[in-house]
Amino acid sequence: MADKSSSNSIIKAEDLTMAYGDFVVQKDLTFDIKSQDIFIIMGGSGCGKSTLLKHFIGLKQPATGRVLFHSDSQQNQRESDYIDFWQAEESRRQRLMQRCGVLYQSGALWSSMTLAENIALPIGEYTDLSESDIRHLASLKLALVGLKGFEDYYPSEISGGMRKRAGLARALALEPDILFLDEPSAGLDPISARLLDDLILQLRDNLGCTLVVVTHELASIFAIGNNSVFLDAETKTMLTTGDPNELVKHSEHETVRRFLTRGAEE
Ligand SMILES: Nc1ncnc2c1ncn2[C@@H]1O[C@H](COP(=O)(O)OP(=O)(O)OP(=O)(O)O)[C@@H](O)[C@H]1O
Repeated sequence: MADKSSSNSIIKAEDLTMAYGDFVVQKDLTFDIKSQDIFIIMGGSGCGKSTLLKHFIGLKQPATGRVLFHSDSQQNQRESDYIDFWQAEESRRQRLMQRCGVLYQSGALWSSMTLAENIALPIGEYTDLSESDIRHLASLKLALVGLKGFEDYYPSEISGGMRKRAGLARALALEPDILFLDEPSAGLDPISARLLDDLILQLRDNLGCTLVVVTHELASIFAIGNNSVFLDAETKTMLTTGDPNELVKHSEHETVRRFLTRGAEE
C-alpha cells in the first residue's frame, strides 16, 4: 500500500494497541506523521494522548501493533527504510532516540543548574565537544528560542513562558529532527501561549523539524497543527486523522467537530 500520500512519512503507527496490563487505553491506531508536520495528538481528558507519546519516545511498549520510524529523514523513502522501533536492537533504538527531542509538561529543567548548564548537560553526555564549544552551542540554542543573554539565570529566576522556551532549547540540544512536546502551553497565560506557538512554527520553518504535540488548547491546535489524530475515550480508538483546520469543518464525526468547536457547533 505504498500510496503517494504516505511517501514522506517519518513515523507510522500501525494497528497500535496501547494498554496498562489488562486495561486497554486505545486500540487499532493507524496513522502517518509526515516530515515537517506539526502533528497534534488530540482528544478528551484521559483518552490516552500522553500514553501515545510514550510509545513514540521509547517509554512504553505497544500491547500489539507497531511504531515505525523512517531510518533517515533526509532520504527518499521506501517501505524497507522503516525501522520497527520496539523490535529493533537496543543500540538502534538509542540512535533513533538521539534524533528525537522531548519537552515534558513540567519543562523538567534542573533547578540547581543555570539555563546554559541545563542545555550543556545532554551535549556533554552525547558528544566529544570541548567545554568552550559546548558553552557556545548552549548559547546558540538559547538564542534560537529568544533567550540570548539568559545563560547564567536559574530556572526559578525566569517566567513560566521562558522556562518552557528554555526546555525547548534543551530539547533542541542534540539537533533532533523530531520534537515531541507534551502540553507545551499548559499553565501559560494566553499571550505567552501564543508566543510559544509562534516559536514552534519558527522551529519547524527554520530548522525543518517535525513536531508531535499533545495539546487540547484549541487556539494552538488551529494555529500550529497541519495534521492530527483524534483519540476517542468512549470507543477507545481513533476517530480520524488529518488537518484540524479541515476536520473542524468537514469531519464526518460529530464528536470531532464538537471537540474542535468546544461544543458550539449547530
Ligand atoms: N502508569 C499508568 N498505569 C495505569 N494506568 C494509567 C497509567 N498512566 C495512565 N493511565 C490511564 O490510562 C488512561 C490514559 O491516560 P493518559 O495520561 O495517556 O491520557 P491523556 O489523554 O494524556 O489525559 P489528560 O488529557 O487528562 O492528560 C487513563 O485512564 C489513565 O488513568
